[in-house]
Amino acid sequence: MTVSTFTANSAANTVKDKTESKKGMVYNTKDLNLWYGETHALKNINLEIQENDVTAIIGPSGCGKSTYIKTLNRMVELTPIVKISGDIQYREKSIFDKNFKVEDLRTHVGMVFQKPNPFPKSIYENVVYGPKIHGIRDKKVLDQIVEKSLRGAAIWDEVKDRLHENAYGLSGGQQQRLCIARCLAIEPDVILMDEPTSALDPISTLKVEELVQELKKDFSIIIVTHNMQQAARISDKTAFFLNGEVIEYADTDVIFSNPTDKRTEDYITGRFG
Ligand SMILES: Nc1ncnc2c1ncn2[C@@H]1O[C@H](COP(=O)(O)OP(=O)(O)OP(=O)(O)O)[C@@H](O)[C@H]1O
Repeated sequence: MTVSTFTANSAANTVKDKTESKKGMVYNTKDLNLWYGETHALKNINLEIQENDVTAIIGPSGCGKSTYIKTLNRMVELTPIVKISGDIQYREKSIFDKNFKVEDLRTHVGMVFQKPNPFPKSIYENVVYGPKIHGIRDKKVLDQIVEKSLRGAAIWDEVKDRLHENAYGLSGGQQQRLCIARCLAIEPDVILMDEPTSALDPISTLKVEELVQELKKDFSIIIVTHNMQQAARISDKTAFFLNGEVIEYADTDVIFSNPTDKRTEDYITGRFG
């Protein structure tokens, strides 16, 4: 990450460089199994996630979607009863390798949760929180990060005159876009989104969906959603999970128009789930 030199110009260059160098795979999951105690929550998952794609994870409640996405940034291991076998490579390095630093992973992989979770601080302080942890103190640089991140999250115009007001005064949809801005401020490579619109009204949902389309130019996005129309609208690839297994993983058009597996067809046509 290049936060220490983050300025409007250098940020633009970083984005350009990333785009030029992005040609392959961001995550490669190999024979991944995960247990919560006796519960076998993920079974032999093999998934290759391409950079600059929006990858949707769909499937009925309890099929392992959140578990999988939380495994990608090693958040799942915060639950003490978790056991994992197999491997996940991020940019060709195993995230479970003893020399792989979780903190590094978290600076490259941002996460947006189901319920907007801004800190009880001003809008400005929410956005600069990550960069400050990375040692950025220069007020001018922080101001630039705030504007760029809020613009990137399509909320700048709505909050530019109230940056020092508490984030809790924003609407739910605005809070979620602020959380996306907070995530952008650390210049991530990947953004994980766990049902980011399920607590939002239709207009805010649409704004976040449009934003995801915009963000995929610069980032790789993995999004868990219960909403199949949403997956069809915004994703390039879709993985259908059922009972901890990946039943089908293909281009979103294929999953929704011509799935190979009967269970995928049954799910997307609403026969269960
Ligand atoms: N902390 C935990 N401890 C024990 N079991 C868990 C834990 N978290 C999830 N599970 C179990 O793991 C399985 C997968 O759960 P997960 O939350 O990943 O599913 P999901 O597809 O995201 O569901 P939903 O759509 O309802 O959010 C379920 O059987 C669930 O009960």
